[in-house]
Amino acid sequence: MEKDILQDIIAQKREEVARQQEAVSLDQLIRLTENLPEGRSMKQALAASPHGIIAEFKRHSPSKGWIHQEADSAVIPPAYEKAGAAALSILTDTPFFKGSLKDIRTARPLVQLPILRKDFIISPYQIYQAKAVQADAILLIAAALTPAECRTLAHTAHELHLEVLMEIHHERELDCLNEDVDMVGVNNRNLGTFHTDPGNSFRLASLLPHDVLKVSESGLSSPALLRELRDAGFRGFLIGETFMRTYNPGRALSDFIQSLKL
Ligand SMILES: O=P(O)(O)OC[C@@H](O)[C@@H](O)c1c[nH]c2ccccc12
Repeated sequence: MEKDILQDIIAQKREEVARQQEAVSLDQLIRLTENLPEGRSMKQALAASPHGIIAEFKRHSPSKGWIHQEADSAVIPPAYEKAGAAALSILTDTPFFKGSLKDIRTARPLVQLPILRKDFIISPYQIYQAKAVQADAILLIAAALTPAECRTLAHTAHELHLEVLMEIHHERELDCLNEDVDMVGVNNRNLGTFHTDPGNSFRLASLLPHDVLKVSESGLSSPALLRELRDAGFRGFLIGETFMRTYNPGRALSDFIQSLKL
């Protein structure tokens, strides 16, 4: 039987959040989020962008191992911004992706673009953490949550003025969409098996609600494919490895945007 990596990650995440909450209580964390600025709209940034690329900061992944071991969060996010990214995604999971909240804390004062906290969110505690480092949006992964959890977590995010990108991989997860979801992401990668197929975005495109901003995620390496996805209705494109596996991710993004010939 195939090993389900997502279930492993979520089991560890529950322990991690419990440990963090022992060190800093929810009440203490809430106090840290008071009087912070409201944040930027990722949805508007994507809608206004000619290409809609969300450039991701990602050092490592469970499927690929190290992608960019020495990646510096003080260098790459500003380089992405300079290259013309529409928004940024920063992976904060440590055990599997070798990122941390510190990467957002480091990048935040150096960029103007909206930042997505990319992690495996299972608790409101993690949404307050995202706010405390001044992220602008969070990812919720439908495959890891019940529809009721999707609802509560998305609601908490909106209370903190954070936008919600709801990630689905399969049509059975459409019941996780609710009125607090700002953007829906179709993950081309199955997080159970890591099999990646951009065909998944085309397959699900027509099943998504018309009025929600659509993002295609993972395995996007060709400008031609991005143009086809745009024709299918997608307005956001979450791209990590294509840029991060190069020596100069900012340059790689800039070349990619050039070759889109918009
Ligand atoms: O590096 P890629 O193939 O361009 O993929 C980026 C992003 O979509 C991927 O990192 C991702 C999408 N959903 C996730 C959920 C958790 C961790 C990672 C992800």
